[in-house]
Amino acid sequence: MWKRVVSLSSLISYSKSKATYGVKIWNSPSTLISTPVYYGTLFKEKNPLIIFVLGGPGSGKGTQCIKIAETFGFTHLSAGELLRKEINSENGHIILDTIREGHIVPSELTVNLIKKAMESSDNYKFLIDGFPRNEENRITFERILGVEPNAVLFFDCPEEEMVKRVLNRKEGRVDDNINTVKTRLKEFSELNPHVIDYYTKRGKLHKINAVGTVDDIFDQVRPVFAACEAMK
Ligand SMILES: Nc1ncnc2c1ncn2[C@@H]1O[C@H](COP(=O)(O)OP(=O)(O)OP(=O)(O)O)[C@@H](O)[C@H]1O
Ligand SMILES: Nc1ccn([C@H]2C[C@H](O)[C@@H](COP(=O)(O)O)O2)c(=O)n1
Ligand SMILES: [Mg+2]
Repeated sequence: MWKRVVSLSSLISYSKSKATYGVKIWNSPSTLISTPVYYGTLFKEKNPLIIFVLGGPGSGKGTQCIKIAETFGFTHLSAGELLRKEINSENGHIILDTIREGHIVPSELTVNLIKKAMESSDNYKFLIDGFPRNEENRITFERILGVEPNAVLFFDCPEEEMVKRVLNRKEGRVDDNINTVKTRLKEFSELNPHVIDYYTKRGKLHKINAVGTVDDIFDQVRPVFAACEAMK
């Protein structure tokens, strides 16, 4: 069972040896972040670190998450990938139709897949890529898991560049075509700002300029996670 922790701790600096009243603090470059406390059996020794990774289609979330996971020892959970793996399951037709049309799958379905993946991992550090896509996603995650992320990365990329990258991606995805991309971009531009506002107000947002080489972009990402390393 998870327990939500109020953000009282956002005023306290992280100290390597300190876990105050069960609340570990991670001091990132721009914000002090309260960590959720987990009282279940999965994270016996460590509190989980949860990072949400946001950005439009083709902004480079997956590419950067692979590098972050390799460099900083996070488990990378892509919401889109978890959904794609479910296409042959009982709810598969809903998922496939929704993805093919460029819409967003009902939140309970996605959140339960994320929860299951977290529960089956030995790790306590999670990058949750492509989530939350909207306020409903965010609220459903909080309701089902009872926690908020420690930090949120937002890969900010111009639409023109995102379209170019998606159409050049040759992974055989049913949503990598111009019509679906247009719908995805429209929904992204309508829904993502609400999520961004929410995390900005909570001091958790790290906006990254997603234009440049993969390494240039990773150079902006690295400091966000370097503070996390100091906790080991
Ligand atoms: N900085 C970059 N410059 C140019 N191309 C890039 C860059 N980063 C990633 N790409 C390429 O752009 C495409 C999209 O990247 P990626 O799959 O990481 O995006 P994404 O944000 O995960 O997209 P989606 O939301 O559709 O899954 C891929 O083919 C990837 O190799
Ligand atoms: N929170 C999410 C994440 C993904 N989806 C669906 C809809 C997306 O177009 C598709 C692919 O996701 P991506 O790999 O681009 O992150 O998966 C969703 O409904 N909800
Ligand atoms: Mg992706």
